[in-house]
Amino acid sequence: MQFSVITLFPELVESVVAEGVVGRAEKRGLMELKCVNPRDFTEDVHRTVDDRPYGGGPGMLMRPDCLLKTIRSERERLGKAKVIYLSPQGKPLEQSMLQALSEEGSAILLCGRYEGIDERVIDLEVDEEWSIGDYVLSGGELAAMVVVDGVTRLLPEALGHKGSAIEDSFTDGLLDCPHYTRPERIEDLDVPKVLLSGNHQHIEKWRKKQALGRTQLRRPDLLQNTELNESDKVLLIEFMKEIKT
Ligand SMILES: Nc1nonc1C(=O)NCC1CCCCC1
Repeated sequence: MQFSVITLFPELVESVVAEGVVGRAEKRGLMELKCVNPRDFTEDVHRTVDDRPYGGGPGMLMRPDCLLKTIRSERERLGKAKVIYLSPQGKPLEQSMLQALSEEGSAILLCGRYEGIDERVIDLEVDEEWSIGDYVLSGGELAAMVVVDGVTRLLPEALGHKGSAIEDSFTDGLLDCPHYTRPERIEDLDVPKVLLSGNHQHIEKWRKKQALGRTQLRRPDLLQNTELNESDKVLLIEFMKEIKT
């Protein structure tokens, strides 16, 4: 997977590959991250990347000329890469979008700063606009790092245990079940006995029931989009009865 991140703050974005799963994936060549600074595509002596908005208004905008040059340079380098602009005006990010991008092989992530970018850049060169949530950050870099992290962990061999990414929350449209590790008892709280039973069928059933119940209680909206099979419906009914007792 090849990422090109267009940003005025390359060091900020490069920190995402400093540690952990993403860092190891980059070191193992599963993923490549290149940050490109639009300032390197300016032609004036002051290397100007921003300017005042037409029509007045607060703040500055990123200029279209250097952004278009940067995007086109990276399109040429990467070939058929999709250009994704991170902004609050974008499509809300979901796991399925990360999964799809992880199968694309490359992506160009465009990070805005100031009050945003000239709309003509979006008209001419942005394929998709994505949002990581309904709030405003100081720049698109953190959103781009979320995408890099979320995609990289889905790459085959990126996670130690193959099953991890597949069993994640949201992969099956549900929230994750509770997890426990040693010690067995802490502050009078015990690990659920089924997890100590060694009976993998019972453990799998308990985990699915917990995931279904949690989703119903915390994010019933997710269940609207999920077709439950008969056994899952029974598990959910059992869970809801148990919490009422
Ligand atoms: N929310 C978000 N999801 O993706 N990006 C987001 C963001 O808040 N980005 C910062 C803004 C800052 C002004 C320019 C355009 C990007």
